[in-house]
Amino acid sequence: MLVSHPNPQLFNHHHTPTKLGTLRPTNQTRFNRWSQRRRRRNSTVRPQSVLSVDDEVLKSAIKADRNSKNYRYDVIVIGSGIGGLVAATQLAVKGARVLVLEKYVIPGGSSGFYQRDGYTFDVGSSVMFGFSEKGNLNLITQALAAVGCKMQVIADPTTVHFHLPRNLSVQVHREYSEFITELISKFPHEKQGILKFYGECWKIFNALNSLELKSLEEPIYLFGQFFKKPLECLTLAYYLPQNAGDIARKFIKDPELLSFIDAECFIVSTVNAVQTPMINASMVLCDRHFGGINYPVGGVGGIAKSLAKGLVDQGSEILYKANVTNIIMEGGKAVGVRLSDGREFFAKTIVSNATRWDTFGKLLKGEDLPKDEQNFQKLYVKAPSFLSIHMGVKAEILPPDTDCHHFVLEDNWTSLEKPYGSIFLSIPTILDSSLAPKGRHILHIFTTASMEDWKGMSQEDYEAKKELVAEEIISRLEKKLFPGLKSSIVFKEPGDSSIFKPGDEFIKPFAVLKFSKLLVGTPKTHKRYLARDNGTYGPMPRGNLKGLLGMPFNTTAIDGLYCVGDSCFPGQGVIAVAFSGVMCAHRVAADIGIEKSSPVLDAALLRLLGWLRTLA
Ligand SMILES: NC(=O)c1ccc[n+]([C@@H]2O[C@H](COP(=O)([O-])OP(=O)(O)OC[C@H]3O[C@@H](n4cnc5c(N)ncnc54)[C@H](O)[C@@H]3O)[C@@H](O)[C@H]2O)c1
Ligand SMILES: CC(C)=CCC/C(C)=C/C=C/C(C)=C/C=C/C(C)=C/C=C/C=C(C)/C=C/C=C(C)/C=C/C=C(\C)CCC=C(C)C
Repeated sequence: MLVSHPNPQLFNHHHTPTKLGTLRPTNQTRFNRWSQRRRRRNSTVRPQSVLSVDDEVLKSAIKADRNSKNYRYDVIVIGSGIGGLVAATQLAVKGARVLVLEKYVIPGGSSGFYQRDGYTFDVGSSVMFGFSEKGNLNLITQALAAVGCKMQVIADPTTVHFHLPRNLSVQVHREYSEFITELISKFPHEKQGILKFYGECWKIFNALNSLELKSLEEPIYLFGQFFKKPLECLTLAYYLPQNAGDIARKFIKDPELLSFIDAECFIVSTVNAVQTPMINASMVLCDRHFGGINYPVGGVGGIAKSLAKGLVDQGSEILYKANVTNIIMEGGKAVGVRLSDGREFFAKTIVSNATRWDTFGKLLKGEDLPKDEQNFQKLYVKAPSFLSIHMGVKAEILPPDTDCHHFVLEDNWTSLEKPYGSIFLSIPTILDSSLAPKGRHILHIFTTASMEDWKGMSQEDYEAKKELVAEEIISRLEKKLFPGLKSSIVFKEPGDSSIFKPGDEFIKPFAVLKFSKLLVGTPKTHKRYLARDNGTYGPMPRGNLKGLLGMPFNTTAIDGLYCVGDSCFPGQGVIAVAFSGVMCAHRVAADIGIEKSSPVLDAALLRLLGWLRTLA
């Protein structure tokens, strides 16, 4: 039932968040100021009758407002990573009023960017799946198109060039036949095994690619898909609890080839093939050939910028420098959020793009950890964080035809999953030279590293260690790939912070002001500036789980609270979190009544999925 406000004038104008995070004074501001005053007062015991008449009127107006569900926003999204932005834009397009609250000064989280001295650096991944014009799995293209955006992309001819022990070198060509021919030429005795394993991946990919992708937690859609595409759905259901390494072992015996498949999986899941869900492996091992890897002109950061703009164009809002510290609960339901500066916002539903560890460990204060989350934490651990180095080099150091992305594991397969064991290298300027000054290339180097290794040090020791570790990693690349690399580094820090422009403060931690040529980020940096517990790259299975069976979807045990991002099905990866955004938006839209839903079927499906997770 809609209840009108007892004093409508109080609610005629609202807070209008601006992109810079400042607020024009509005009714919501008054509301927030009032609730701050109320909290201050409530800290001392105060009889009800002491409230002024004005307070009483405002209080009952707010109560009526909440009861009437007449919130200014349908959905608040905490965080503007790709997961959060996709959920937000999809909801906005469906007609929901959305407010995204982002801690930093730009959108994107780990898919953000920063600019310095003529260079544009991607904070995280430069390998973009799901960015083609083909099929149903081009979720990045679709997410942008939903809000009327299209980005120009550059086709990457090689997804990754592997440099592996015993000088095994494999280029993953865009053309599937070229890649398979190259792999078979390295392992001719395993020709049949190779064809069967990758063939199995294609079976799954084709099934995935034939579905319309929406929330697997929404029964009308899910049963509809089973009805329309029974074979494809049964194929996916069959592979849901399986891992890539087990399937590879059915067809392949050569230990070196199995290790290669471990490396193929490790670069997208941070674990070996035996722990990588077969559906996820199939998605990435095939999409790189189906739609191909495509790099957005101007850098990966453009994706988040476009989505944020698209969101605002749809009439929704995004507020930067908005650090959510609490999810506000009322009567067991998530109804709003509080920021570190005391501002409060309320909505029908709250979606958290913070990790599940951060959401339940930090934002939901004083709540017991729900059983489902205990189960998630029992099944999944935080993957390590990473150490990243951004630098500019003279272009001539790279041999002609150098590939854009490299994975280096020099001597020993057993180092694959160890901290600093392997090195990822992206050179996005191979594809888009506009990202660096003329005659220069960007090298973005990263390797796994854990928080334990960087904690409890003095600032001086911390800086010295950064320098030492970066130096070692660059030496390894110099030895393996680019002789003379060190002397070709040209990116120079001016040595003081005067170069930071207003709004650039988020990049400071990436700088090592004493280290003159590199920007180094450690797990501490990633924890602090990506707001991810221990700077984690995402969840990874604690042991050998049954494929994707244990991965939670978007709903949570808390009424009105949803999660989105890499600690939700299907896990790590920009395309994976985009899918989680699509699923989340669909489930939320059904729950707030802007998409079809059936409460009876909902309850049954959610119970079934909860039970399936316990089998993982
Ligand atoms: N090296 C790589 O290749 C690479 C690097 C980074 C990320 N990625 C991919 O991106 C995925 C992560 O995407 P995602 O969408 O799940 O998350 P994300 O970590 O990219 O974004 C989360 C956003 O939420 C914001 N946030 C968190 N807590 C907040 C709070 N309390 N208040 C306000 N804002 C808050 C953060 O500032 C961040 O912008 C990773 O799994 C990974 O696969 C790849
Ligand atoms: C019972 C039930 C529920 C059901 C039944 C059945 C069905 C229907 C099912 C369905 C399913 C589905 C739909 C699923 C889906 C899935 C998906 C989409 C997935 C996806 C995934 C993705 C991924 C995982 C991705 C990832 C990626 C990544 C991570 C990337 C990364 C990158 C990097 C790191 C880079 C590298 C670099 C260098 C080398 C330099």
